[in-house]
Amino acid sequence: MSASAFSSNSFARGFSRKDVEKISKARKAYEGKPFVKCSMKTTNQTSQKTVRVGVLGASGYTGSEVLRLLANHPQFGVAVLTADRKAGQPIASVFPHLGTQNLPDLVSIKDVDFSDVDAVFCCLPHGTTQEIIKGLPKNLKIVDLSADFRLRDISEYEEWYGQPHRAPDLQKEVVYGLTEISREEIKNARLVANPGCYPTSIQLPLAKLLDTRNIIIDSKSGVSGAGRSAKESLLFTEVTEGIYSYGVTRHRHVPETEQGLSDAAFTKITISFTPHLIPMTRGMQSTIYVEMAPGVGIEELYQHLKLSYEDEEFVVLLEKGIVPRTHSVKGTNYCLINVFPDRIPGRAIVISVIDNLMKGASVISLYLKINGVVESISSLKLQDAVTQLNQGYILETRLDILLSIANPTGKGFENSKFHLSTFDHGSSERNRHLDIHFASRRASMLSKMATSYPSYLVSTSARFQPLSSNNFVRTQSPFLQGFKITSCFVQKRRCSSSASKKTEPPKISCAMDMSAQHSDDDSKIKLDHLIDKVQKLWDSSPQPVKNFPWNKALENFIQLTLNLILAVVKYLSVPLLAVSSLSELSYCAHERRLFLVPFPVIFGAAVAAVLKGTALELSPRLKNAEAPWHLIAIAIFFTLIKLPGPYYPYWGRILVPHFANGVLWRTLWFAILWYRRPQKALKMPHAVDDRHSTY
Ligand SMILES: NC(=O)C1=CN([C@@H]2O[C@H](COP(=O)(O)OP(=O)(O)OC[C@H]3O[C@@H](n4cnc5c(N)ncnc54)[C@H](OP(=O)(O)O)[C@@H]3O)[C@@H](O)[C@H]2O)C=CC1
Ligand SMILES: CC(=O)N[C@@H](CCC(=O)OP(=O)(O)O)C(=O)O
Repeated sequence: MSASAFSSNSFARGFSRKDVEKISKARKAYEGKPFVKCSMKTTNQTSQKTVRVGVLGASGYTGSEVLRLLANHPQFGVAVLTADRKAGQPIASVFPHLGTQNLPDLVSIKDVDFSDVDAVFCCLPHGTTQEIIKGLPKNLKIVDLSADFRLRDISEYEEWYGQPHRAPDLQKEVVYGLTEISREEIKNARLVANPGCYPTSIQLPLAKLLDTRNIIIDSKSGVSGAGRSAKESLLFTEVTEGIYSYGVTRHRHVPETEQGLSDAAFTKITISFTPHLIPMTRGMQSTIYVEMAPGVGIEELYQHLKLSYEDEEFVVLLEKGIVPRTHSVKGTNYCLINVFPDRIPGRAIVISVIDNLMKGASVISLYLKINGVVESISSLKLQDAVTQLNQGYILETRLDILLSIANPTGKGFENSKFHLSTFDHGSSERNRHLDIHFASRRASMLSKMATSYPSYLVSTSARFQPLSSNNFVRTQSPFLQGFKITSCFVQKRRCSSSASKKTEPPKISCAMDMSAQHSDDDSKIKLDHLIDKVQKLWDSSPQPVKNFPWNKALENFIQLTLNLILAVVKYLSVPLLAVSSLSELSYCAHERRLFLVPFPVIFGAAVAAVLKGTALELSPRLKNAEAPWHLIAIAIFFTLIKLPGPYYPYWGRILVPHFANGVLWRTLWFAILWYRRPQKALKMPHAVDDRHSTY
């Protein structure tokens, strides 16, 4: 991006000239690093973006998720969308919720000019993709969501998929893209085969538990896993109110999973696997039964997983005993895992859950991570944003965002961790950690960049944020962010943070439709953040709301509340005082001290008169006040003295309540006189000389 283009972009984002100068200065440090110029004119969407993306199969479920994630991405612009039966239609007619994005129309793949495209996501049915990818220009970065390139062994592919491999030459350069396992290879790959959803949910836990054997896997998937095209077995009537196994003994994900596990274990691993279709839209659970190696117990499995994934944002080992649920990951990029001891000695039960359309379609996960930077930004590891696309693009992209956000504040990088461990512009930059504090402008930047597009298949998206000391589920409302809600995640990061020796555990969040807020103190909402939110809410309020006389309304509210309190005091004071006085008298009678009572009562009455007189002398305005505030204050004070009566020592119990009663009865009398005073005198101050008023 040229300096001028950068500046205009920055101004478009709302920075001042000073901000932009600072950002440009900081960018000089990265001059000469890979950067892609973009002069796309296809749509407004792409005109200012550095990486031009094509989504092949954009009218399908995974295609629509990719579009959603790219929606507000600052650097990735959508240049091409394809479909098969729906080619020629605008995207809004296929996915109305994406209609406001100004996306190109759906076209047939054969009509696409790929010279204006840097990278493609192939969200096409398996069996079609090899042929299509073979025909794409060689300079394109390709992320294939289908199963066409996942099996390294071509004969195995042909055996399990029942058709000849149509691009065996390409197969050699493919990297199997399970990010947590093959991050380094993925970085340099041109063609990445993304894992299937079942293999993802199985490999993430098992690839780290290499000594396990006798593996039996029972997996369940939501119906969106089967794609959007019509099939009899996917009709509502077939799927609802029931569950069925399919691919029994021979599901095509078996060889893929065995390949991944064998690679990780450096030995041949076999599995028993049965998938099930259950009546939910999205989500996937794998319940895995394993035999542990001799001498290995459940605690070792747990600790091993904990260590393996403590630095991963999106693979979360839950607190011991907490059962992962698909609800928790719906619409998110998380894989939640836990291990449990089986009743049979030596065996363990491993449970993992993912959203098949998000983590289950891992490329999307990667984009979520990129969006994760944008959305959560308080702390994340850049290495997870280094993905199937050109490493340079993404790194520069992230730096753009960071510099843009960090510099306008002019402040130092104080609190948040930015873990830049795979920064790749020279080895000296490796494993560098930047502490970045994003101050006030962060929120507005983030809300601009976070995707605001809902998923076609999710109406709400929960987000949860593993933080250093506390962890909480977040709701859509920015005003509820920061308030803790009890959840099974609450304890999780605490345990993993205690095991972390390198840095604080990453502070990240993952969700689609949120602007971000971040407090360095997990348990508090920062005041300036709250003020910022309130200001934004006010700014976005409609004019009638702004014109409403809020101050007057507040005054009325306070007045009404005071009137209410006065009414309560007025009507309840006499009966309450009478009842309590009787009770105190009866105590004195019981103690045979009744004869003493008149002395404190008379003394109290005298004190009341003195207090009232003193108050009026100090503030003559009290005479004409709307309520007898001095009398109310005396009454409250002596009620408080009277209340702990039973707890006083013996003589205190006998004398203090009656003294207080004396004050209170006399004060009550003054109050009655005050209310019965001539009203005219209040309205005509000169008519009555009230300097000597006795009220
Ligand atoms: N659904 C899931 O949970 C996951 C799916 N995957 C894999 O991702 C890929 C896409 O899945 P999903 O989005 O669910 O599938 P869908 O059936 O929902 O979408 C398929 C897309 O491909 C297009 N298409 C179909 N046939 C052809 C063809 N012959 N030539 C060109 N385009 C074609 C369709 O266009 P049109 O609508 O016009 O027919 C549609 O856009 C699949 O390979 C799937 O196995 C991977 C992980 C998870
Ligand atoms: C419910 C359902 O039908 N699921 C699909 C798997 C979806 C998936 O992720 O598989 P690929 O990416 O390998 O296509 C199936 O069992 O074939």
